[in-house]
Amino acid sequence: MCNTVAAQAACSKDQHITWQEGAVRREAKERALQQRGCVVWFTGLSGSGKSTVACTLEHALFNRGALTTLLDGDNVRHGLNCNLGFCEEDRAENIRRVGEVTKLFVDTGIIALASFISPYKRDRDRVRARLGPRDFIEVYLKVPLEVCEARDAKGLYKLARAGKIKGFTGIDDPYEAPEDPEITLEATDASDRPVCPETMARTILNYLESHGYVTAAMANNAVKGPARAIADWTDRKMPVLDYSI
Ligand SMILES: Nc1ncnc2c1ncn2[C@@H]1O[C@H](COP(=O)(O)OS(=O)(=O)O)[C@@H](OP(=O)(O)O)[C@H]1O
Ligand SMILES: Nc1ncnc2c1ncn2[C@@H]1O[C@H](COP(=O)(O)OP(=O)(O)O)[C@@H](O)[C@H]1O
Repeated sequence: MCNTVAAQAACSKDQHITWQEGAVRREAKERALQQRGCVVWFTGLSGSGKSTVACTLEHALFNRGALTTLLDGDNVRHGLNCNLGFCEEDRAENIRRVGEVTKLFVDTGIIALASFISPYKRDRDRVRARLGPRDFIEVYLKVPLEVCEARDAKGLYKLARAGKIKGFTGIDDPYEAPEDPEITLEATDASDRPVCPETMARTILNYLESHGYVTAAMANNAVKGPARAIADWTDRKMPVLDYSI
């Protein structure tokens, strides 16, 4: 709280701030990285597979030489968003901040994978609007509550059913499914066979390749992206590089 007039003035949102342009444009960074920055936004119930598929996809992208970052609800809530809970307002602020962070990565040409329940359509759409249509790829893990609850990897559904967690998504808190996501992933295919996380990640990878975010050439190592090159150095246990100029 700002108690003095001077402190209130300093805290005022009506500040005289000016946008500062950088000297290296996003396009130049993307050319150097041989990829196009974007956010792949995973939404779905707890236990729907968001983290698993995001991790699998990141691994696959890294092996192709793409530079990525992975933001996960549980992890981000340990740091940046440790002051937020799960009421509607806090979830909105959680998604707003993560949206801003992903924008910073995307403006650096990086492929950001964001794995958040993000249960409210309005919050997701706000991030989409902030990033722009080509930079925001919504991936809906359309997995029924019964399946997520049967998995109950963290035992949270059991606690929620027992009333020990209040406001748990899908139990006594809403989840608003996306109406027109770029990609929908379901737990079973048309023949009712289970779909594994690798197949789901492959579906997203195909989308990223066919829409020009990463090149298919990366896949057969015809082109080595900077990230793969860095991995090669690490694999060869190169000495620490001296970056001084
Ligand atoms: N009340 C309640 N509702 C839903 N989830 C809960 C809750 N309390 C704790 N958790 C754990 O927090 C993880 C979800 O965090 P998110 O940041 O993704 O949530 S949100 O997008 O702000 O709704 C979620 O992780 P995932 O299971 O990976 O989805 C849970 O482990
Ligand atoms: N496609 C899948 N098929 C079967 N089990 C899966 C699949 N994806 C994830 N799982 C399993 O479901 C559980 C929850 O996955 P997780 O990625 O933690 O979900 P979320 O991040 O949405 O909470 C884990 O035990 C995981 O191994």
